[in-house]
Amino acid sequence: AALRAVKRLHCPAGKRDTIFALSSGRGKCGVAVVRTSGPASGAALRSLTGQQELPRPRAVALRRILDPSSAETLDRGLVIWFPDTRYQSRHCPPGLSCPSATLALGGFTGEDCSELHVHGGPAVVGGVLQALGRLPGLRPADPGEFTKRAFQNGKLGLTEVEGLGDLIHAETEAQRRQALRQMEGELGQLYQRWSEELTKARSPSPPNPDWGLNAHALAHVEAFIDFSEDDNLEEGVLAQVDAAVQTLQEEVSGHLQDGRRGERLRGGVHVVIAGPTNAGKSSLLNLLCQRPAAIVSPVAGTTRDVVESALNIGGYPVVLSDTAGLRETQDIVEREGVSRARERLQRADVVLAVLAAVDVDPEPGRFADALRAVLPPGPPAQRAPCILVLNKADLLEEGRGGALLGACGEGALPPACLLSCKTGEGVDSLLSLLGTQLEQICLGSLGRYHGYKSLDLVLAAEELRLARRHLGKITGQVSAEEILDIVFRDFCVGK
Ligand SMILES: Nc1nc2c(ncn2[C@@H]2O[C@H](COP(=O)(O)OP(=O)(O)OP(=O)(O)O)[C@@H](O)[C@H]2O)c(=O)[nH]1
Ligand SMILES: [K+]
Ligand SMILES: [Mg+2]
Repeated sequence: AALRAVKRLHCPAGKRDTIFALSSGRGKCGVAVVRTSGPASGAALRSLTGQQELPRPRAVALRRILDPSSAETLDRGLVIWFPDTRYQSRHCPPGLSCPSATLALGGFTGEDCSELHVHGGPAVVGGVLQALGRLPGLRPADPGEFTKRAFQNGKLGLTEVEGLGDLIHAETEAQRRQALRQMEGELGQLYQRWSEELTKARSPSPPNPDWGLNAHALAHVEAFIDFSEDDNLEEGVLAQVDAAVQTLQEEVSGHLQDGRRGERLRGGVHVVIAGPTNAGKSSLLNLLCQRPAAIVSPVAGTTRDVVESALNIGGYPVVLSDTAGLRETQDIVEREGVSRARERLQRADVVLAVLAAVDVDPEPGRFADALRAVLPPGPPAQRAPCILVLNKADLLEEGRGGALLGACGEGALPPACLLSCKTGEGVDSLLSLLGTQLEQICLGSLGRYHGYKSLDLVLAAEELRLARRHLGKITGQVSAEEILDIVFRDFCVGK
């Protein structure tokens, strides 16, 4: 780590450093593969082979591999050179045959890459890695960094990255087939098409009457907002958009229902548990992930940091976060915890708002107040969907639970359920509510489009934009660093 830090210091900002790692498994094996990626890959290959001339691109060459600092032979092995063909001229002087421009760019990462296939003994591998580490501009790769670069250079979409991760972890044939399909971009292309149908260019001029039925719903609606008062809009445009959204909605819905839920992004949906102190938030986390991930105690303000757990809920990969109880406090550590909790709430895809049922006043006004304190700020249309969890139901008097749920139903509040983390009662209904919410995350936006359209076109356009953003997170079009980090976190070094 220290070496890495030092190397980073020497690497000017904006200029890519070159990474290297053992890409095959650790331990003794017949052949080990060491990869490099980045602008110094060619120089590294020259140094380690002791030859000025690089091998022919993408062809396997047998070379002596040596330690450039001592000129000592480390092994004889196979080397492969994958130049980044965007900068062909750098590697191929005029007159020499270069790979055609139609070849995929560079190696797996889209940069200059090299591979060294050496004998898999620890001394050989260790010697090669150390030799690489001593070269200027090279540093050991972080976990998943090769794949991350491939993604950043447009060689892989996010669904393909996920497919690759799945392929590496695949243990069954079904998993392997599925991973390969995903890697080939099947899912990514589908999401991309939906996304394009939802939006595309924001039209700066009056809409073209030739636009077909499926052409870009969002642009249509925005054009309607901008131009309808000038009477420039063709009759029936909105009806066309309605039909397009309806078709899309049916298609997305069908996709979610065809038993392919397991294909969802590994990174998962962010479900955030929030509520006042001592409501039982940490108890709920532990109940759902079936292990004591977070500390539970009767002391209010026990949880300060965000506690995360990755789990599968109804086939959906979920990242569940427990957060500090929301309250005003003088304790600076707890105050930091509360601010982290609020930040998490802002980024949540679904919020589980936990209240202790015994503390809740069923009088609708009070109820809504208690709930508001738990919800992220902002207008409902932009807020993550929420489930109200009335915990500690075991402490309620007979009949009080039903009254509470009734009060929720009347107050146009989010869906609610009674739960006891102590007895486990109610967890099934919570899970089924949560499953429905997960399914609705994208569909919901399309559905709300229909709801708003009759009232307010601006809100309707906003819903289309939200639907597009949800899709964009999956196809990698919208930058979503937190999703990236989770996807790449599961990769180990050398991938
Ligand atoms: N009777 C009963 N007690 C519960 C239930 N759930 C949690 N508790 C208790 O309530 C207390 C607080 O639980 P926690 O899970 O620590 O609550 P929290 O919301 O995480 O609290 P903070 O992290 O301090 O905000 C503990 O003593 C739990 O044992 C429940 O369903 N029934
Ligand atoms: K507590
Ligand atoms: Mg807690």
